[in-house]
Amino acid sequence: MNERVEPDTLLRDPLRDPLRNPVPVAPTALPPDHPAVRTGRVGVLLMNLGTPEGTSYWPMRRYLKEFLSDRRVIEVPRLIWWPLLNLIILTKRPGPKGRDYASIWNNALDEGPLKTITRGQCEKLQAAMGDSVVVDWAMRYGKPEVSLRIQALLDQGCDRILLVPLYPQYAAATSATACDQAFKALMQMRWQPSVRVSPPYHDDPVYIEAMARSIREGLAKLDFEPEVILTSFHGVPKSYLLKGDPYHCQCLKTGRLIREAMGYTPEQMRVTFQSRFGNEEWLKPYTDETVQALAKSGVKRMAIVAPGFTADCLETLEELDGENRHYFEENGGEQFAYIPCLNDTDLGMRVIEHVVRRELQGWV
Ligand SMILES: C=CC1=C(C)c2cc3[nH]c(cc4nc(cc5[nH]c(cc1n2)c(C)c5CCC(=O)O)C(CCC(=O)O)=C4C)c(C)c3C=C
Ligand SMILES: [Fe+2]
Ligand SMILES: [Fe+2]
Repeated sequence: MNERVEPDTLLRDPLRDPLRNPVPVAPTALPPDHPAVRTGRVGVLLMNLGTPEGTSYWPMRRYLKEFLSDRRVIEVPRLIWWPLLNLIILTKRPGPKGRDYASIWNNALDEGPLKTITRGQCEKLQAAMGDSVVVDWAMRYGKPEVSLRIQALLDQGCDRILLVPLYPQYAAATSATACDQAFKALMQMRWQPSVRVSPPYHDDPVYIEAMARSIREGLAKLDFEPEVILTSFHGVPKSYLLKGDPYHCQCLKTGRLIREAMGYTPEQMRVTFQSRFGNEEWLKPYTDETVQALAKSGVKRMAIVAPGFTADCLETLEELDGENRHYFEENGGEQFAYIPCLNDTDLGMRVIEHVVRRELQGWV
């Protein structure tokens, strides 16, 4: 039986449920202090990593403290990590990293690009989905907080919520920690919504095709043809792979599928891992070392693309397009291109909408 009954009526007065009580019954009076009941809608929460509230010392410190205190991100025992973080990293890192953020900051809105782009993705997804769902967005670290945006969805009557970690490849340090944050909020609730989590989409043909088209379009705008293209993914410590995190394998698969879709050899298009942090070994090959080695070996023209990032951010705009361009050029490279992320372009929105519509089946 698919007939929909106005849920508000059911909740306020079960005796009026026409399915259970076809004969009209006198409505039961509601107690005057009966709380408002809002229900019957579906919410979609896009979740990304987060970005500092500003580029000066204190906002940077607050952001780094929240990020680097997450046990899903840093698995070093607390007794060792606490003094390292509080006495060294949080004193030394906010200054230089704040300057890096300042170089990519969206000054018009006074926010990091990750925020601007994620908001754009939310607005465009809402427009594409129409009134069938309420779309919102949140950040795992900083603002807007996951718990507050879940509450906002509940306040609008969403009793079913699809959580969408905006990471094509699953990692405990990204997708899982975003979901932890949502589940932590649910733990406080008397009346929890029903929740679904969208899975990684690292090998989804719609995503692979969007990446391949975006790279082709990016290359078409260049006045040179790269000899090598790197698909660079954010790294994680190698120990996370050894403990069973599927991230490494999902990145390699994405890289291979994009390469095959584009018809390149493994020499022409290679997977590398960037953004190493600390002294531990991370996933290899490292992007920065590869860029330097390519330049030193005589490669003159190269391009980099970052398929693991749904939005451009510090790690792409400053690290790939800035730092790595510099490494290439100072080691003899001549022409370097950074191809932007899918962001909220039509191609990018096609991927997000595809994932969301698929995961909402049966709900809308
Ligand atoms: C130290 C451990 C870190 C792990 C593990 C890690 C994994 C990881 N991160 C992303 C995506 C992003 N990371 C970003 C910035 C960033 N990452 C770390 C550390 C780890 N990341 C730090 C300390 C920072 C802040 C900048 C810095 O101090 O270096 C960003 C950019 C955010 C922005 O505001 O622009 C993204 C995005 C992924 C996908 C990932 C593992 C799969
Ligand atoms: Fe990171
Ligand atoms: Fe692997």
